[in-house]
Amino acid sequence: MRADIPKVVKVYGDFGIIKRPSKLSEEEKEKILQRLFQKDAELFTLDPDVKKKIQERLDWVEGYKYIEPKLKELKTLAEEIRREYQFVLWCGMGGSGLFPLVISQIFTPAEGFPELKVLDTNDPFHIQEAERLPLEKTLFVIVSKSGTTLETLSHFKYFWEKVKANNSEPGKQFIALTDPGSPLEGLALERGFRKIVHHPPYVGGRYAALTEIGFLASALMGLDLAKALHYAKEMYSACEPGIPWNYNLATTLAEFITESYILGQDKLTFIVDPLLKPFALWLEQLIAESLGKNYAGLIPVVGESPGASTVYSSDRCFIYLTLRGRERLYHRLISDLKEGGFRIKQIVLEDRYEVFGEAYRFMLATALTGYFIGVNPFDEPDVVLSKTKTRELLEKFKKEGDFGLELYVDSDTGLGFYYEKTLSVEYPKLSALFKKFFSDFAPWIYVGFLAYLSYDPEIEDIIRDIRTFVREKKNCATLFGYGPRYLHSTGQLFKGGPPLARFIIFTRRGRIDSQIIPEEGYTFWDQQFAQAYGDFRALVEREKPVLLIHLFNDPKEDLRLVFELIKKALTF
Ligand SMILES: O=P(O)(O)OC[C@H]1O[C@](O)(CO)[C@@H](O)[C@@H]1O
Repeated sequence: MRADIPKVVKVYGDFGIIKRPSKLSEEEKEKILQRLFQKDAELFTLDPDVKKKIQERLDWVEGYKYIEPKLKELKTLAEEIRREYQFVLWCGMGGSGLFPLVISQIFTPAEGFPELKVLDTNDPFHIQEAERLPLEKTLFVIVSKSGTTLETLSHFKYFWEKVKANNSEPGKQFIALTDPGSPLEGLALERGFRKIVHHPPYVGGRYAALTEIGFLASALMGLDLAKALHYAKEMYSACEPGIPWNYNLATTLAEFITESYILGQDKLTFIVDPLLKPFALWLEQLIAESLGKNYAGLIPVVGESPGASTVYSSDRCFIYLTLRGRERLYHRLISDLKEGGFRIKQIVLEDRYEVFGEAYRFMLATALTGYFIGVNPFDEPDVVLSKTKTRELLEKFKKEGDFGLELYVDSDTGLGFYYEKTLSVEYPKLSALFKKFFSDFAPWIYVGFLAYLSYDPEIEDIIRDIRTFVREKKNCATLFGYGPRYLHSTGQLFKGGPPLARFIIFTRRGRIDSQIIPEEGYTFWDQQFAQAYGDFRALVEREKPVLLIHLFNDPKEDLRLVFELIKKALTF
């Protein structure tokens, strides 16, 4: 058996069975949509345990109806906050942070409202940046549905101590957004948080854009909630079961994605207007975490530089997201792709506020696609693997003071690196490893570049250049994610999705000794490194070729060295 073919494929209930929408009758299709709108978990499985879990994840189907009656209260809270604070630091990972990130990046706060900053990383540089905010003028929103997420609780512990140093009632500066009865709610009650806002318990994190997750963030920025709601409502009406399948915005999208997948076009490639770029990050999580599992699924490709049709293989299909008035931005490119025979779905947003509508359409389309391709779109069974490995590494670190990892140092470049059995070479040299990494390479393999580095456009540019080069040479799809952000997004797909994938993880030197997380006894850098190495171990366990590269010096300079090595490996 080849190493990249799974030995055991878990099939439960009726998952694993692919249904083709184009082969179903109109009545059958209408019934499917009706059942989804009736929150019928049996649509997805007959297994009673799984059915119960899915039942507890379907309230998002109601769309705008959940949040509408709560808007007044959110506005009152936002009015109160704006009188006291200049900044809001929103701490939350994955589904608890990505839609607020979209909001904070595509809108500016209304006059007199605080600036919303989303902290979804433990990178020491960004922790330092957050510490530099005028803390007495900063409100902390601690967001975690489960109330147990490591990074979010670490943010809480760290900033609680900082605030406490100058405020005898630190709780006044904290709001929790979490499930009723979660450990975070307990903590918030104990510490006297200013407010506890409940996450709807029957909505999963990545399906929560139209709940308090999206609307509290928007209220705090003073955005036009009525307009956001209007677009969410319009989309609901355009997706209801009464709308015929071929005119229905959600079902046509689901059919496009499903049919592409059945045709072998599993690399769902997003070409996105730069003004909507952050929205693609939210979509990436929705699709990857919902549909990348059971060794199958869709692979969302976000952030590649758009190229001519000749650089893409036949495993691609495209979604072009654009804004009214700017449709012609990639016009030539899109025509070229169409002429090249690629399937493309163009989606034009009337206004940036339409992300509230599109979020709903994509949630429905993702759930329906899950039904058609035979995966459970509401769980994330493989995310836990890295979490367990990280926890073990952090325990080891606390006891022994190191992670038990001995890096090699490349004699040509001075870069640190590490590899294991899924990628073996005779002499530990990076040039040899890159040759090996790109050998036996088919275009339908994808490469994931996973950077445990600070968010930095220059870093993204260098990695984008590397991605373009690799794509040109190998015709393959390339993905990019910052760690730990991707662990709560594409990380599910990387461990649980289609096996044909290879990864390069980047870490860097950068511990800041003063950034000790209270009660934990290690710094944010240690946590970040443990997550990188933990995910490396998880990928090895899932038999994925993976290389860890440690940047000792300036990360940008070191990444350029990596690019040179990759060029050599792929050119000669
Ligand atoms: O809201 P929580 O419970 O902190 O979880 C954050 C994110 O972590 C994940 O569970 C993945 O680790 C996502 O599915 C989720 O959105």
